[in-house]
Amino acid sequence: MTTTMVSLRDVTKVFPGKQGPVRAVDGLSLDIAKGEVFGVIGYSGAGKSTLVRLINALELPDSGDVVVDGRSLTRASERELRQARTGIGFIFQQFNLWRSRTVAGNVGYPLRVAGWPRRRREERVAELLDFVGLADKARQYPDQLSGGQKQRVGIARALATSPALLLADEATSALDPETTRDVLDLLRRINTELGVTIVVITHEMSVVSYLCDRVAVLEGGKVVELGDVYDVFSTPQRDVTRRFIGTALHDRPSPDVVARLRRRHPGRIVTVTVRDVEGQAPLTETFRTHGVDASVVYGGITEVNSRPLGSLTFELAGDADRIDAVLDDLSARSDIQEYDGDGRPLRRPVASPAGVGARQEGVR
Ligand SMILES: Nc1ncnc2c1ncn2[C@@H]1O[C@H](COP(=O)(O)OP(=O)(O)OP(=O)(O)O)[C@@H](O)[C@H]1O
Repeated sequence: MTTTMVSLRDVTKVFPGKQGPVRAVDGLSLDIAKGEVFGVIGYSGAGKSTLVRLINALELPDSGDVVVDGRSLTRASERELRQARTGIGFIFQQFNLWRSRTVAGNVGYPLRVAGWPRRRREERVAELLDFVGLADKARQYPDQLSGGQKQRVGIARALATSPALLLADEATSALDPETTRDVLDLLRRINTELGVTIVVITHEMSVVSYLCDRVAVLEGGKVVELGDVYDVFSTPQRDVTRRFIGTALHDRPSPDVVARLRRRHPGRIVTVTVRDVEGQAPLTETFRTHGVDASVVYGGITEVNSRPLGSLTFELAGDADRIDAVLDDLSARSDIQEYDGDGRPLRRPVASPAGVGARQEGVR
């Protein structure tokens, strides 16, 4: 039995565009293991939706191979493709529910198509609505539900035929943050309790941080970074990944903010990256050990895969030699950035922080 749920090998998909052919997916190779929650993150036009449509065989590649649960989709007959699609659940940003059908009617629809008898269908629908917390809404219509409830109906419908793989394409992008959290918790339960492999397509780093085990960063139809979510976000190698982190964290002071900090704080100003590295002394303890006074003047820390990540900006006061010593100490394990009297970044000799370059997984 294969342990790989989705395998893409050198897959290319080209569309005709106004300015010539567009390589929506460009020589992409990727393996998604059974049982994992895998995130695909990228800006608009990166090729995320095309990738999803290749995985559920709504598009066929121009070259390369797509294998889902051991079955090659590129060499399959139309009948085999239909069969493969029933093993894949799909949830959408706009829910795609039938307004004229009740909640139960929406959830039971795939079972009706699959020819389930009415009694079994009703039992299964009741079980699914119970699982997603909507047992009391069976007879309501989608228009009577909130966005989060609609997405739960969409999820129950996607799970109806017990797929081994669930594709969630921007499934929370239309929801507010609190509802997003509820839907992500439900997806997590689907993964842990039902053992369903989940592929989450999103442009929101927070969704990946909260839910996914591994992430691929897509740009120009290619995977430009790939690995454990914490590793990718804590030691980003590419600009596009750094931009995602910046949009989610807002932890690093902009030049304007540094200039304001400079005016307010006479001491030396330094930004220190916060990473979860085992066995490392807390920052405050390091400052204390060196006899340096440090006050936080800016910063932000979030959780990525339940581990802290972010940066803090300190004003440091005390003896100059001691401050230099603590910065040397810190630069061996973190990224640090000091600013000059006008608030411009100062260059320091670059040390190799712990964890940087330690990522094993290659990007093809
Ligand atoms: N059916 C199509 N015909 C022509 N061009 C297409 C088609 N589908 C996608 N493209 C082009 O391929 C590229 C990748 O599109 P895709 O929709 O996969 O990106 P995306 O990352 O999902 O973007 P978004 O987040 O905006 O949906 C874009 O340049 C897009 O214009």
